[in-house]
Amino acid sequence: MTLLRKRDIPEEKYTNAFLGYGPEETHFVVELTYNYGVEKYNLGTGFGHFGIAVEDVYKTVELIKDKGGKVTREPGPVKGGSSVIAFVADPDDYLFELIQRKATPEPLCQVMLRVGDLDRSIHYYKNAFGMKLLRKIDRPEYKYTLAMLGYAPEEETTVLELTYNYGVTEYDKGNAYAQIAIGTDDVYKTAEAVRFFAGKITREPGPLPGIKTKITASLDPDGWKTVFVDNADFLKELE
Ligand SMILES: C[C@@H](O)C(=O)SC[C@H](NC(=O)CC[C@H](N)C(=O)O)C(=O)NCC(=O)O
Repeated sequence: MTLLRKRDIPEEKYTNAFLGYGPEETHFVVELTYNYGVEKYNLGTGFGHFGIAVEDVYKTVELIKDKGGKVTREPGPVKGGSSVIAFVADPDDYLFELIQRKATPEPLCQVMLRVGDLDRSIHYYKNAFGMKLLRKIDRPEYKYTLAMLGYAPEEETTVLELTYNYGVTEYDKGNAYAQIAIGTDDVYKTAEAVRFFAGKITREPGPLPGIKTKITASLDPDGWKTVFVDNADFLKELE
C-alpha cells in the first residue's frame, strides 16, 4: 500500500494515516488512528479481516515471511471451496486475508464483519445503503454462510463480506475496529433511509464544525458503524 496522507490533530490527541492502492478520490483506503499514549486495543470477536487480492498468494506469503511478517494461515484452497487464500496479521493483530485473483483496480477488496442474522443484514444493506447482494455462499460443513454486498462486481470494487456463523447471534466488537466510510450525495436522505430500515443514527446529518464537510453516522442492526460523507465536500477537503 501507499501512504496517501497523514494528519496530526494534537487538540484531539490523535494522528491518522491513510493507506491504500490508489488515490482516496477513487479507492477504498484504510484509515489508521493512533490515539496518543494508547498502545493496545481489544479486537473483539466480531471484526473479521480486510481482504487483499493478489495474483500469487504463495509468493506474497513468502515475501511477507522474508520481511518478518506474521502468517496465521498458510496458503492453500479455502476449506470447503477452491479460492486460494492465506491469512496474515499486522503488528496490531488485525487480520488480512490474501485472496488469489487476477490483477484488479482495487486490491483492497473486502471488509469482513460477523453478523447475527444474515437475512436481516442483507435487507438492511440493500435497502438503507443501496448495495447489491453480489454473492451468497453457504458452507454447512463448516457451519457458516457468507454474503458479499457492494456497489459493483467483486472484481472491481471493495465489498462488505458479512459472515453468519450458525447459531451465533452476538459478538464482542472490542474497541479497535471503528467503522467504514461511504460517500453519498445527500447525507440527509441517507440518514432518513437508515432510520426507515431500522438502523440507528448516532450523529445527525450536517456539517462538521470547522471543516464544514457534511456527514452522518449510523449503526446497522448488529451495531456496526458506518459514516457517510458528502461526496462534494470530501473532494474539497482533499484539495
Ligand atoms: C472468499 C471466501 O470464500 C473465503 O475466503 S471464506 C474464508 C473462510 N471464512 C470462514 O470460515 C468464515 C466463518 C468462520 N467461522 C469465521 O467466523 O471467520 C475462512 O476463514 N476459512 C479458513 C480456512 O482455513 O479455509
